[in-house]
Amino acid sequence: MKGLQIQELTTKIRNIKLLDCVSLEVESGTIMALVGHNGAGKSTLMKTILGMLEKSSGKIIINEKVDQDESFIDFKELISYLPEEPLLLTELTVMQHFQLYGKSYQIEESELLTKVNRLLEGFELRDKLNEYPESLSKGMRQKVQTICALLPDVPILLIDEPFMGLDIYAIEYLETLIREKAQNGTTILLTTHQLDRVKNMAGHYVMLQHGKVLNEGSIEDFDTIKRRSDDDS
Ligand SMILES: Nc1ncnc2c1ncn2[C@@H]1O[C@H](COP(=O)(O)OP(=O)(O)OP(=O)(O)O)[C@@H](O)[C@H]1O
Repeated sequence: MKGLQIQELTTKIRNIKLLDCVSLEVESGTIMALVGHNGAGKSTLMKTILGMLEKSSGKIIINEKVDQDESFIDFKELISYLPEEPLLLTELTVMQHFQLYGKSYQIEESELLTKVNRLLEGFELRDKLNEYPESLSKGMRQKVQTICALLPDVPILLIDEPFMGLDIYAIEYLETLIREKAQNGTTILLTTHQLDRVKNMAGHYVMLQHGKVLNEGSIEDFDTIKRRSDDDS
């Protein structure tokens, strides 16, 4: 089954096309790497899927049935998002952030606690539970945001630059968690500038350039394609 289908998606801001007829499909329970130079349109694609940016045309469909146009609330509930920069609220403690996510995604209290405990341990954040974001380091804030995104068990996980600001232990732990999510059936789209890091995780890649799909394929073929396009330029 297709976990995520993007069909001829165009997104414009002030009449400039940031995404130009982008189509891609991600098989359910697999990881797709979205690559491309700075400004290629990777974050714009994620924000359009989330509805943070309005599309001008095209279709976005989850699990071959939930269409963004038809039932936006139902559609949104199926997606969890890890942004490139943490978006934490200054007035909430670390634990309160987790509780907020728990409420938004209707995670049962005891299940939430089990998940939080495991992730706090793995990300070495146990002693920060009652801290506010301002007293955390940048990497710690990123870890909190990462935990928030991993708490819901939803069909789609969008991750914008997963390893930014994380230490090597956290990176390796997050790799394991992302793989685990996919094994449990979550469809994952992640942007990265570190393709080597995701080679053992992602099955396929899509490369964007100037808001269009430049090429796509199996991740093993990526080096060959990149070498060929480098030679051509
Ligand atoms: N709110 C906005 N208003 C106008 N232009 C925007 C806006 N957001 C993004 N853009 C433009 O859209 C293009 C794509 O940006 P986007 O952030 O999607 O790139 P990206 O591939 O995620 O890049 P990076 O690798 O640097 O994160 C860029 O040219 C950028 O200047």
